[in-house]
Amino acid sequence: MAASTNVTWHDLSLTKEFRRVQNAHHSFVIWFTGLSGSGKSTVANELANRLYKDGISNYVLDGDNIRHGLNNDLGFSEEDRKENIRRIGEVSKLFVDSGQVVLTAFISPFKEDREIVRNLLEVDEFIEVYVKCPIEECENRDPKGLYQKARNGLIKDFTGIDSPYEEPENPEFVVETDRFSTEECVEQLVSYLTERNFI
Ligand SMILES: Nc1ncnc2c1ncn2[C@@H]1O[C@H](COP(=O)(O)OS(=O)(=O)O)[C@@H](OP(=O)(O)O)[C@H]1O
Ligand SMILES: Nc1ncnc2c1ncn2[C@@H]1O[C@H](COP(=O)(O)OP(=O)(O)O)[C@@H](O)[C@H]1O
Repeated sequence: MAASTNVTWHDLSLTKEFRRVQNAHHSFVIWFTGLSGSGKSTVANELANRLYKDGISNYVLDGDNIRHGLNNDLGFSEEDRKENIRRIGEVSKLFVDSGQVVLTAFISPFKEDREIVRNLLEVDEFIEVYVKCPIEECENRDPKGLYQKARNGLIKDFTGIDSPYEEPENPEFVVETDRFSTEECVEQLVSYLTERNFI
């Protein structure tokens, strides 16, 4: 039996529209996707700081952190990654409902799972950002030494080595972290968000 059987949805009188008016800004998800070491966390954190300074209420959901708590029961099989992204999609939707901007930094390697999250949200609530960086450069950076471990057979199912990464086909935005500095990537994103009246 599905968990939702015999459960009734309650509409809340304090809607996200009221919260957006109070916050004086739109609420939406900036969904960063890319290989390990591509720069998702770095760019998301810098953008969060920038939005905060501009008075925009926001929160970063980061793969490593979420896997310490909410998702500490999940590993890196295809099934677990799918469940990881499903839960984060739902959590992101709650943040949007609360009137905040949420920045997510998950590898989210599968197109289908990213599309599921996109479809959970309204069209003006989901911005997919492909953090593009060649795997050679990610491996060269190897900020956590994980590529080295994967090459030595100490980690299996590592994205880009022995687990796939499906590149976004039509992301709303691409940042190329091997060509531009973190600051430049953040400026490019701020321009995108401003031009389209997200902020
Ligand atoms: N097998 C394997 N493959 C990829 N990544 C691994 C793996 N094992 C551990 N790690 C560390 O976990 C971080 C990725 O977690 P995510 O929740 O973003 O992954 S996923 O979206 O469910 O694919 C990832 O963080 P980032 O480097 O920030 O991407 C790694 O630090
Ligand atoms: N333009 C850039 N944007 C983001 N990170 C960059 C950039 N150039 C170099 N880096 C470096 O690349 C690494 C990216 O690591 P991280 O942000 O943890 O990636 P991810 O979250 O995708 O695993 C960091 O050491 C960061 O300093």
